[in-house]
Amino acid sequence: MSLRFKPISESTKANPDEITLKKQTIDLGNLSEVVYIPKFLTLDDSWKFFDYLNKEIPWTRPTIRVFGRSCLQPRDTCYVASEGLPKLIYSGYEPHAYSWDDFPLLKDILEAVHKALPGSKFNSLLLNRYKGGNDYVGWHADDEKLYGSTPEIASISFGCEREFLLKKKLSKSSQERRTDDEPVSKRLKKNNYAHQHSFTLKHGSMLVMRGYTQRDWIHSVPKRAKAEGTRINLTFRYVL
Ligand SMILES: O=C(O)CCC(=O)C(=O)O
Ligand SMILES: [Fe+2]
Repeated sequence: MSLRFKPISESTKANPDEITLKKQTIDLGNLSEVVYIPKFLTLDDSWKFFDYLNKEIPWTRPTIRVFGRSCLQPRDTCYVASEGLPKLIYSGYEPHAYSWDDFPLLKDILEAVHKALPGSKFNSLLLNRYKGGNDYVGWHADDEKLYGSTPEIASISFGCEREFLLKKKLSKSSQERRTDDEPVSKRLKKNNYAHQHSFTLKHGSMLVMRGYTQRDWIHSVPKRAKAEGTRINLTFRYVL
């Protein structure tokens, strides 16, 4: 199967020089790829968006189900989607889908994302707000069926910088592969950490996951005792 990655446009109005100069592309292997653009939006625009989103979005902190247990989601959330799409359900929770028309600035950000990623299309947006270092998102993949087998996810961050981690799922074959005579526990640990990437997601940055990243990798934003400020993250997705 051939799978082509679309280029990041150099003509976007978002922050064209910075996009061209500072774009990092990380080939994760097996047709998975991450692109990171630290200064996707200008500082001025980024603060304007942060203040607007912090104030105007109807944030909620829902009860979700994880491993059969109910718990408070460790961050605030909101969901925006185009009309007529199948419902999103994750961790037993079905967020209300707000309309793009309710939040004009979100349409501006969506437009900047579409310009930067020609050929890509997004019709839904999951927003997260981390109100300090105790808020987090645990290890997961965004592999819900409604996104298809190779979803592209464009993630924009505002406010407090936080660490975003990616690690390879432990596949059966990697667990079974014997490279030496070490005990299984040691081999697994080695495999766990051999394929890990870390990004400090800056205010106004964009990170794109594409290809088979959701099938083969998991990601998280762990707790950070020293992170005191609020962080807002937008993940643009395409629902089939
Ligand atoms: O906050 C982030 O950077 C990631 C959020 C995330 O992984 C998600 O909403 O699925
Ligand atoms: Fe995610």
